[in-house]
Amino acid sequence: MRELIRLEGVSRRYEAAVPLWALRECSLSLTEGDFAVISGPSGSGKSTLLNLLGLMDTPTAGRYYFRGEEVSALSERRRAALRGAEIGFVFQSFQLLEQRSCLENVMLADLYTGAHSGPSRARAERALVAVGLSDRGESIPTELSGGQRQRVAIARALSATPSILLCDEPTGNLDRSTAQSVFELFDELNQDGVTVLVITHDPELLHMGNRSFTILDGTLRENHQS
Ligand SMILES: Nc1ncnc2c1ncn2[C@@H]1O[C@H](COP(=O)(O)OP(=O)(O)OP(=O)(O)O)[C@@H](O)[C@H]1O
Repeated sequence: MRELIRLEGVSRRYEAAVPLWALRECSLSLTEGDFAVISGPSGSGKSTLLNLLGLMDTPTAGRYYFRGEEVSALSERRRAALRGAEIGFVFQSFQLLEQRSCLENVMLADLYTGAHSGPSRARAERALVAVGLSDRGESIPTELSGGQRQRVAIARALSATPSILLCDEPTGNLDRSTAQSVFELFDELNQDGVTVLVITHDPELLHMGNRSFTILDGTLRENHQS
């Protein structure tokens, strides 16, 4: 399997009233097919890391390679193009359009990826099948449970056939058993070849991936089974 993501000594400093190093010399190598779970407490740098990996932000220091290409200093325009082609995002708050059907939400994936045209209806239907919601395409999100809404959001992210799904606290609004079922869906998708990276404040979900990391005070460490 090929390396998909490599961070080398990546740091991010925010120039706020009190300047702060939100990430400190983070290194990370993810291979296609990995399912990585990164856990850390509030304020530890999780969203900062995800924004960098998702090409929404650039490091203050260090290098980011995506499929071997250095992307740390790309223009905003080139980052947006790469983001649209390669990365699927899943958020805590689902970010579905409440007035549109689930199928339309999936077909409107381009609103988030910046791609020029959304997936075809057939591809959107396949994405709903992949998340176990083939019979809910015509429902609107408010008719669904929280777990089902997150499945629609996952289908939307998948429909653009990204190289990696980046998930920011995807179970933060769900109860424990629903959270578990969403992680089981990530596991199934991963078995089908999707590379997944999830950040969570919940250390109990760390064991769900094949790679697990802890972030504390901006410092990222891989957890190795003893
Ligand atoms: N735009 C910003 N300007 C200044 N400081 C920021 C900015 N964004 C985040 N920070 C600070 O950087 C640190 C890391 O924030 P980050 O949002 O990455 O943490 P997190 O682990 O995602 O937290 P949470 O679990 O609460 O969402 C925090 O101390 C935060 O206050």
